[in-house]
Amino acid sequence: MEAGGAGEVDHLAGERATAQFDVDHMKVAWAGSRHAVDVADRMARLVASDPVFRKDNRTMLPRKELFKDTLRKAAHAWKRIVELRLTEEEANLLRLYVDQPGYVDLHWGMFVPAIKGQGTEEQQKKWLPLAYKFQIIGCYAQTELGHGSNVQGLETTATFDPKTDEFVMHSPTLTSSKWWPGGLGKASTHAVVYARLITEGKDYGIHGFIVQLRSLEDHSPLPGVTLGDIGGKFGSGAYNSMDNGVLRFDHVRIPRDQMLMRLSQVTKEGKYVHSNVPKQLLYGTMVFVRQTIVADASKALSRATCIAVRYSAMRKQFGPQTGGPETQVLNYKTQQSRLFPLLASAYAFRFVGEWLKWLYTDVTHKLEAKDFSTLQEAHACTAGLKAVTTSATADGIEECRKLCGGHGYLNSSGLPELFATYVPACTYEGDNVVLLLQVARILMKTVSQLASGKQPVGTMAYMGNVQYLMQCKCGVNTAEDWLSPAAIREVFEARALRMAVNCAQNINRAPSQEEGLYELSPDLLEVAVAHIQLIIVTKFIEKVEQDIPGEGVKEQLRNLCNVYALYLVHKHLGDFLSTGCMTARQGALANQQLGKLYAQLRPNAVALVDAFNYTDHYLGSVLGRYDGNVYPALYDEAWKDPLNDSPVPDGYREHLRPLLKQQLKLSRL
Ligand SMILES: CCCCCCCC/C=C\CCCCCCC/C=C/C(=O)SCCNC(=O)CCNC(=O)[C@H](O)C(C)(C)COP(=O)(O)OP(=O)(O)OC[C@H]1O[C@@H](n2cnc3c(N)ncnc32)[C@H](O)[C@@H]1OP(=O)(O)O
Ligand SMILES: Cc1cc2nc3c(=O)[nH]c(=O)nc-3n(C[C@H](O)[C@H](O)[C@H](O)COP(=O)(O)OP(=O)(O)OC[C@H]3O[C@@H](n4cnc5c(N)ncnc54)[C@H](O)[C@@H]3O)c2cc1C
Repeated sequence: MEAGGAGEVDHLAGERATAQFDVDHMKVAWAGSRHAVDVADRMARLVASDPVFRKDNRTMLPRKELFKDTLRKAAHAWKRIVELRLTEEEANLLRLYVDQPGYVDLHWGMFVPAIKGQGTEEQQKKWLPLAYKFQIIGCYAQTELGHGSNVQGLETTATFDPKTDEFVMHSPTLTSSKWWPGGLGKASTHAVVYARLITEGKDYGIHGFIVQLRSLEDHSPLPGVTLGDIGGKFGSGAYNSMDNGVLRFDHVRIPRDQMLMRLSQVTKEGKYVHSNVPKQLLYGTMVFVRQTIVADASKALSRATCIAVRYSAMRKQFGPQTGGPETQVLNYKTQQSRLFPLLASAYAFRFVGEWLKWLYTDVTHKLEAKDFSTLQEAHACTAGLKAVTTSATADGIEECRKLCGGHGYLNSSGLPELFATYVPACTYEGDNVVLLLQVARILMKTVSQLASGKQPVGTMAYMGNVQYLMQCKCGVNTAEDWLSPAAIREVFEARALRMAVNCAQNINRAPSQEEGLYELSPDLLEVAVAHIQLIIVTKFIEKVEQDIPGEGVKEQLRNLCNVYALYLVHKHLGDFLSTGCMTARQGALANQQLGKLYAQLRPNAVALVDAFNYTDHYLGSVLGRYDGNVYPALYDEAWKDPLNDSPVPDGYREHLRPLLKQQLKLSRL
């Protein structure tokens, strides 16, 4: 974990000494509870101390070896989970700290939840114990070569044959090949497959089916099943540890009771029966995973900012004209204005993720009681927050790489791999643009219902305050006035509502609603982003208003919350000005206050990233080392590259020597 052993020097000790808050209590605020800190700490150390979980050579492994290494780590993790009788919470954390994407993510993250959410009690009783004991390995096979976003456009068919009481799974076209599912390529024995249900000659649309793909004896594909990996992906190491796969069916038969029948059923006579529930519950697994992706965004962004803050505190460039020591790059105002908003975003995403988990649990309880009233709210919040947090995190990781200068481009900085692993989060579980358009459609519907007096609820409740928010004027007169949570909240509410109303009015002017939605879709994206940013800011403010123990902890969180909000004001000033929510002078005051907040944050920066409590193993970065002793580590790391195995490279005799000799001969002519 942290260095600090006998004889080791903490190069960042000076930075840690300037912290104005109790780091231990901040760890609790970040993790959620003392218990959460302790369990995470135990699991992180368990992984870091186990040589099987070594990952410093990952980016140098050829794909086949990387995949085998992933299988080995997954099996070893499972062995430790069983041997140590870890709880579900502990096991999840252990897998998190192993930090290598692999089939287990999809097995636990999508296959099991799909059966839980869409399987009947009987089906759960049959399949879940097998999955829980890893007697089967499952994945989530929805996306096809031809369609991903448009789920209703999927082509795989599941045709019911009443003569044998079976479904016939078939891939009628090339574009119907399943394409992308993680774990499908090489590891899974089973999949939840989404296919068009056809019975009595009628197409009833997309439904889920449990299908066995590989033999449980020798792992070979079953008859009629074509399976493989779809090929190498962006970056070295990174998501290449995952076997994203291709799957085709040639009239493969499965028993009728392998259709997931909680939401709708097919009788043995072939009658289609739909339970009296919204058909969107079919998308429930995606809603669940989107919620977990928001929590993961804060983890990925906090890792990147931890690396960049520690490195920026030890790295020195230039000095005062008058001579004297060089300046830590963290002291440059430009470095602070690029880095501190990202640090604040990591905290913001952590707290909104915590809230989203609560919302998801609450909605799930309501659904169990057949109350579907909050389904739309759950969809809008999970889709919108997934889109906004993953886009900001992917951009933020890349910015952290640049903040680390040249060394950030080295694999040993950990940042290239973190970026390459993280960036598909903008695409999987719903392309971010497609998801934001979903949010915008819901906002447009809400605006159109305002006239009829229908009061919006949940995160859209502010829209009910339309009379006030459409004409209110920001009351800020000084930079300090921007420290008022009420002032911040009001401008974010006014901006979001005014953008939504303007857009709705423009859509109404179009020849048809559909044409309006199509023409104005770029504006709709911005409407959705403004609404989602309001949610993040509001949840951060609400968090800071809670009772938070620990000396100085609340003050630091308040500071971070203000940084997050005022940074957004600065970045999206055009929105705030064009909607008349504030004046240009008030915008300038917000920026002035932001500068002051950065200065207050500066002495606390290293301690604020220490509060994430990440081990050096989990960070996987020479630049982000806890002890800040970067240069010897960078130097040592270089010699581990296989290219340095010999002083004269392979290929010298064939390609360099003849070239050099030829040039020598030519020069003598
Ligand atoms: C170095 C190491 C570093 C490690 C870094 C660590 C970082 C890693 C982090 C995390 C790892 C996490 C692992 C994750 C693994 C990822 C695996 C990925 C899996 C997948 O991608 S699975 C496939 C996902 N696919 C999608 O998401 C498809 C997106 N498309 C859709 O969701 C839908 O089709 C649609 C919503 C876009 C459109 O649907 P449809 O055409 O049916 O509907 P509409 O007409 O638009 O809407 C109809 C109606 O339904 C409502 N609706 C839509 N969706 C939902 C929903 N989900 N829930 C509730 N309601 C919904 C919609 O609002 C409409 O309502 P109204 O009729 O208007 O009222
Ligand atoms: C690493 C990774 C892992 C994955 N894992 C799985 C898995 O386990 N299981 C699984 O089933 N799938 C998986 N997927 C597939 C993933 O869910 C889809 O790729 C994703 O939903 C996007 O769909 P698409 O590829 O069809 O993109 P497309 O929809 O083809 O997007 C292409 C472009 O078109 C735009 N676009 C599309 N529709 C619209 C619209 N209506 N309006 C405006 N613009 C639009 C998009 O914004 C994008 O710019 C994975 C993908 C990746 C990258």
